[in-house]
Amino acid sequence: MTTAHTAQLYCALDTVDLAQARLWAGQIAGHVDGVKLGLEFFLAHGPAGVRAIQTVGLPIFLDLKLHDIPNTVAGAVRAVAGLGVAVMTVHASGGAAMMRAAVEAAETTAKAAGVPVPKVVGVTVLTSLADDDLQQTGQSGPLPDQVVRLAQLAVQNGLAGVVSSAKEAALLRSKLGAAPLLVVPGIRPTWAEAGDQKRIVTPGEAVRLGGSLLVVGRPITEARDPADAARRVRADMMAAA
Ligand SMILES: O=C(O)c1cc(=O)[nH]c(=O)n1[C@@H]1O[C@H](COP(=O)(O)O)[C@@H](O)[C@H]1O
Repeated sequence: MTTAHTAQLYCALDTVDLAQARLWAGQIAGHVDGVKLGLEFFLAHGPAGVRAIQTVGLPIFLDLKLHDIPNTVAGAVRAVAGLGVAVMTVHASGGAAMMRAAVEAAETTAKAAGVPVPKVVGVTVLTSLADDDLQQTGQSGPLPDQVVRLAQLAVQNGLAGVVSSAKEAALLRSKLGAAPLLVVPGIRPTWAEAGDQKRIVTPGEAVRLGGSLLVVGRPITEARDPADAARRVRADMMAAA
């Protein structure tokens, strides 16, 4: 099982304000392993925005959650995989061929650009969803079964890991083994609000359950002192060692 020593902490910089994202990144730089830039930021600022945040010196997780036909996803991956980002996301529900196309595009593009190959990870069931949401969208539950089904498909088709709630992390470790990256958002320290997240877990518990990359956004970015909030999240992770 992953320990607190190897579990990483990435902060989600969810904003359209480039100056704000850069400020947060600078404030928390000594307390996190990397930062995540998502759709909100990327649609506003594109590759230039990613490069601007890279100047802070932290690894970047580019979370675009791609989900389209294989040719289109491969093209989208080719457009960004030369940026030198550490991790990228696609939706595992896009299917086997789409995931293989994403991995191949990431490898060839990064190698041609002379940058490290981004780890492509597959989103299973969003942490904002619960069992009744799955039923509404026609997916077979129970929810952990759907997470495992999509995670196995992702790993079998070359993805470096998967995204799920830490609630499913121990189950995923037992099914997938130690190698795949388990990215776990929906992290809520006891002092933070759940907001739109439904499957939430504390930082310490996420580490104990086997999460390897914890994504924490608003509990850090909306705190009065983001650096102190990041430090407290890290302390909770370390206490789980
Ligand atoms: O792929 C993700 O990062 C992701 C998947 C998921 O199932 N749930 C989820 O919350 N996320 C992302 O993780 C971050 C969580 O942010 P907070 O809820 O503010 O901590 C957001 O940027 C989400 O887009």
